[in-house]
Amino acid sequence: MHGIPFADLHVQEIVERQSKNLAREDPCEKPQFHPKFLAEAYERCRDICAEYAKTFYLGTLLMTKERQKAIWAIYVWCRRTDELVDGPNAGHMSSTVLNGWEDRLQDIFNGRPYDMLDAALTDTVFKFPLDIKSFRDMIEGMRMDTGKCRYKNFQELYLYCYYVAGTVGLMSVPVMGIAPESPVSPQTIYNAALYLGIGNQLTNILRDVGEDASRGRVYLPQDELAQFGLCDEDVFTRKVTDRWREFMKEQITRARLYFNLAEVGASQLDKASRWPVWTSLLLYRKILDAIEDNDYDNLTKRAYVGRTKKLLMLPLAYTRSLSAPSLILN
Ligand SMILES: CC(C)=CCC/C(C)=C/CC/C(C)=C/CC/C(C)=C/[C@@H]1[C@@H](COP(=O)(O)OP(=O)(O)O)[C@]1(C)CC/C=C(\C)CC/C=C(\C)CCC=C(C)C
Ligand SMILES: [Mn+2]
Repeated sequence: MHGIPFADLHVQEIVERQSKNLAREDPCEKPQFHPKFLAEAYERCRDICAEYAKTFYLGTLLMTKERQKAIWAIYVWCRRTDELVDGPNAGHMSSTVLNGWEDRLQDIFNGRPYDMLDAALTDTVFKFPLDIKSFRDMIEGMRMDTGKCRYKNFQELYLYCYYVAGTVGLMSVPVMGIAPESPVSPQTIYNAALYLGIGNQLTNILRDVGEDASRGRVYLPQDELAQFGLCDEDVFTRKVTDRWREFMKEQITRARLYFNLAEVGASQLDKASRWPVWTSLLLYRKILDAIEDNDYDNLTKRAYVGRTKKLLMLPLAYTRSLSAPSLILN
């Protein structure tokens, strides 16, 4: 078991609710939107995803039309949720704002969207068996992010990563679909999706150490920093020392472990979803290589994977996606 028991309970609950068809708490009638309005709503979601998330967007281009629209709508909701605490209006953040956002989420699931972007998500949740719990949990992660800027140990950090990123994995599975011939339990596949989210978020954190430090935030386990003779001051003074490099090597190894754990599930998804998921997995993992290429300087540099490298990854992802569901763990 590579997760932390408390966070894994969330996955268990979601899988049980899915199997009992309880994902939508209070099912109501599907709202009717004008097709032109919906088409424009999804188009706007697409533009936002293309502008703010180049890597994810590339992955969505390989999906079926219905799935890509759903992922754009989910992306936009996640981005807006994150913006509440990280965006230009973050100064106005309060528990009232987050509670209001959670009520608005309930309205989306009840077929009463507040604006056009919400309407795209409403349409999506009536098309795919999405569970409101993973959305609520992401809001919980934002609550955590506003009240906390240090993490005592990896257990605390893992829980934060579950809330803000593992949840995205859990939201994605009902859209991506599980291969009907998969011999693996849904719990294993949801866990793999959770691990992909954790791997992504750990990578995000390692890429953005310098940027987060300018906001007074250190998303690194304090006990592990201390084991390497490091502390917050080393982060804030931005000196890339050998100690820092050794510490980073360990953090990168752990992030890679989560990507490896996710691979098992990527091959159990519906055939048409394997290529896009493998693509986003391999592309995001490449950021870790880019941190190494920068000689572990993530304090003054931002690791970046260029467009050509990204495109060269597509055939490799395609080859990986051809492996049929099996119980062989590579
Ligand atoms: C079985 C199996 C392997 C299934 C596949 C499951 C799957 C597709 C998992 C993907 C998981 C994923 C993309 C997680 C995203 C994690 C992430 C980047 C979270 C970010 C959090 C906050 O971080 P921070 O504030 O430090 O970062 P910024 O500096 O602000 O960027 C988030 C920002 C939370 C919000 C998340 C998003 C906006 C990303 C949402 C992405 C999608 C919906 C696309 C998912 C899927 C595909 C396949 C392209
Ligand atoms: Mn953010």
